[in-house]
Amino acid sequence: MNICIVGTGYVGLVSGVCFSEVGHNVTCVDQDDKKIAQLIAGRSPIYEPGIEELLVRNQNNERLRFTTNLEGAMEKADIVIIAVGTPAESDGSANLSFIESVAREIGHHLTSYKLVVTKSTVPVGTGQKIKSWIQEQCGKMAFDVASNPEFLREGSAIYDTMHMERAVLGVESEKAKELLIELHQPFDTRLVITDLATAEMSKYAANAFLATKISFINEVANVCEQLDADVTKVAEVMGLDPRIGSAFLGAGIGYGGSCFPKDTQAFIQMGQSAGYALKIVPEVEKVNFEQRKRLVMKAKQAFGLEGLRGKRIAVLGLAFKPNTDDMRAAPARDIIPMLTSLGADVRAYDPIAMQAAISYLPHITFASSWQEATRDADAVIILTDWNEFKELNLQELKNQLASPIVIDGRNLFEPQLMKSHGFYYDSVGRIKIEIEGESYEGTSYRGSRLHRQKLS
Ligand SMILES: NC(=O)C1=CN([C@@H]2O[C@H](COP(=O)(O)OP(=O)(O)OC[C@H]3O[C@@H](n4cnc5c(N)ncnc54)[C@H](O)[C@@H]3O)[C@@H](O)[C@H]2O)C=CC1
Ligand SMILES: O=C(O)[C@H]1O[C@H](OP(=O)(O)OP(=O)(O)OC[C@H]2O[C@@H](n3ccc(=O)[nH]c3=O)[C@H](O)[C@@H]2O)[C@H](O)[C@@H](O)[C@@H]1O
Repeated sequence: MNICIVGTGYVGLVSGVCFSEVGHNVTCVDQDDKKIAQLIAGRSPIYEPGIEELLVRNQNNERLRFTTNLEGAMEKADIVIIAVGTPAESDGSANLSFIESVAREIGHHLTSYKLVVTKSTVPVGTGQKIKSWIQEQCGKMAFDVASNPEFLREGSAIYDTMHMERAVLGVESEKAKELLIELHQPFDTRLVITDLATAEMSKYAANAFLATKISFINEVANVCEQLDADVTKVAEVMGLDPRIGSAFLGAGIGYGGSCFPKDTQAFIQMGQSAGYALKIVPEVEKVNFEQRKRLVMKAKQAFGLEGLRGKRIAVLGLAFKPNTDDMRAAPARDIIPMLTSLGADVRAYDPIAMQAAISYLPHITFASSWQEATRDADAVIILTDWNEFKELNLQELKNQLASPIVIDGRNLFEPQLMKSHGFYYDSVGRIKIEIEGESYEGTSYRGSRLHRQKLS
């Protein structure tokens, strides 16, 4: 099939390389000429494991092309896919201006039948709006619209697309249905065929439910901390029940990223304008933000009465999750300013996201390795569960630090292991490891260099 994809962000680009990999002819269009030049040169503007290999291979075999010229790209296409951004407005609703301008451009260039498919996450009713925006430009020219929301995750986007668990085909005509079935045929996946509104709603419902699972387990974690229970074991037990499932029961500092925060907000707005005020999802958001604050409190608590003023804090991890350089709504962007506002001197390291982080976090120091970040630090705070951090040599880490304090927002280490290495270790929803003989007035460890000397 001949496919034109408009927008080469995560969704457009990953769809482009994967659709061409399975044999379709794909032309990706973006208005950003620098991005297109970079892609033509075989370099991916996003960090995503495996993407450049597919990018180069499919450009070489001429199944994948990049251009800024929508009109030319549409000419031979059977399907035109819209994959531009739908960022949040200040009230949380989805901004549809990119969608509208692409729809109008498509309408303007329509010279033969096309199926126009929306992959961007859009509120229910947008498919109908897209139809009228196209119609206003193209008059009587025949076309169909369809909704085909995207479920890939950043960091495993190629795998998720090549092994998609399901595809939702929201259609209004037999022809649209047949074309979308043909598009998905090489993926051998389960197809759910619906109307437009149901397909659009399914995307928000899925993201809101996953966000709910995360906030739910975070609340369980907070109660576990009060009662000396271990949330990771609780999650294991819960997850073994197939009605619950083990995924997305990882307690921590709450979800971030380009989608959960914006899609939960848009879902709330959508409910409100449809006349139903959602009750669970607004609480999910509140719990999510509280989790960031709780981690900062843990860091503060570690220093007791001394507080964080003047403390040198090493932050390990900036991206909202591992295997991406995406800093959109990353927890680090909430947590680091809280730390600096309490007087902490932050030195941060991330294996991949540092370049992307600089503009969001201008007042901190960036280190080129975890060793440089932690050298002589008064405490380490872990914000992203990169493998590099899971595999840290704990003895080396301890030797680096001025005081052996680890505040772990991602539960990377076993508390007992940390105890055996002599760390003060506070994670999420698990027993807190304190250093014997250092407790006073509710404070467990004073992280001053003086105290370290006393310990050793
Ligand atoms: N990032 C993700 O992992 C996922 C995103 N989504 C949804 O997919 C949509 C796209 O998200 P991202 O790929 O992250 O977007 P993005 O914002 O990273 O990229 C959008 C791209 O569209 C281009 N663009 C904007 N207007 C254009 C126009 N008129 N003509 C040509 N190109 C234009 C921009 O230059 C940019 O390169 C959003 O609705 C998002 O919610 C859905 C699932 C996963
Ligand atoms: O609509 C989207 O854009 C995408 O949003 C998420 O994908 P993504 O944001 O890439 O990443 P996730 O793996 O879902 O993680 C989101 C956040 O939740 C956090 N998380 C995840 C799982 C968990 O158990 N605990 C937890 O705190 C992660 O650290 C991260 O900050 C969904 O998983 C995708 O299905 C969806 O397509």
